Amino acid sequence: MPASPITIAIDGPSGSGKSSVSKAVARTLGLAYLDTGAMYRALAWWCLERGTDLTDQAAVAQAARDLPLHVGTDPDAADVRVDGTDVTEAIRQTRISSQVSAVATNLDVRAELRRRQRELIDSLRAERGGVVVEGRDITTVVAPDADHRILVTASEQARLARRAAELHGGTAEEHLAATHDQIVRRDRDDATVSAFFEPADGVTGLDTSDLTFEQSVQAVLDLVTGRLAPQPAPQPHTPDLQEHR
Ligand SMILES: Nc1ncnc2c1ncn2[C@@H]1O[C@H](COP(=O)(O)OP(=O)(O)OP(=O)(O)O)[C@@H](O)[C@H]1O
Ligand SMILES: Nc1ccn([C@H]2C[C@H](O)[C@@H](COP(=O)(O)O)O2)c(=O)n1
Repeated sequence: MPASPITIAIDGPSGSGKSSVSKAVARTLGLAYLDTGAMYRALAWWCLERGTDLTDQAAVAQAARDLPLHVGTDPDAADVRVDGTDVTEAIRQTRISSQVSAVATNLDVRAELRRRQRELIDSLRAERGGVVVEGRDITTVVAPDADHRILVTASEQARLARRAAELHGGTAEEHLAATHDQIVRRDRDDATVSAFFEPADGVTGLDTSDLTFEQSVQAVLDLVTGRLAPQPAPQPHTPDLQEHR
């Protein structure tokens, strides 16, 4: 655990690798991990489960305020539960990925989930020494005062290829259609309420297009270790011969 609490904020477009990289960084540094996208996904899941029309802005905003949500913050067990039901896997399904933007572009929803995210960050700083928190608006709105703010990007081609590599079964055409919706269309919708293609002032951009996963993790660690590495204790001053000349 670092000597003083630390927040590492990481944003990026879909498929840039921010979730897997953030998790690995949190694991390496012994910090908590907060996946804010999972919170929007859990809300979308709950609304669909209860038959709430996702285009009914007021009803979805009320659902956000009522959402009985648990988000696991251990990078090795980041489970998500809604009212006690484990939805960790369910919120990754295509039916959620394809509809979550309707929830995430609701400004009242964003206000409520950002409030919860800030509360979580504060308690993770106090109880776990710090957190790696990732999403779309963390570096700019949720935690603009974070100790480190990084925007992880990758070319559209690289992001499409990474997502396609995760799919199993189906034809190449089906993969192309699914990845295009999850990456290009979703980013276009999500970008109407957050800016995550270009680093804001004071945010460090990291283009991972030509990096391996391990190199991406190392690049983030390199950016933060200046702050995290134990500072060498000041050495007692021993004058050398030069100083006596
Ligand atoms: N150089 C790289 N850096 C990061 N991830 C990579 C890299 N190369 C391949 N990947 C892979 O890309 C995939 C997408 O990563 P991840 O799910 O973390 O993206 P994301 O930005 O969180 O996307 P989303 O916002 O859609 O959840 C993962 O399977 C990851 O292992
Ligand atoms: N801070 C955030 C985090 C996520 N979102 C939106 C964007 C996505 O459509 C959705 C799910 O995120 P993912 O799990 O794919 O990272 O939630 C957002 O608007 N702000």
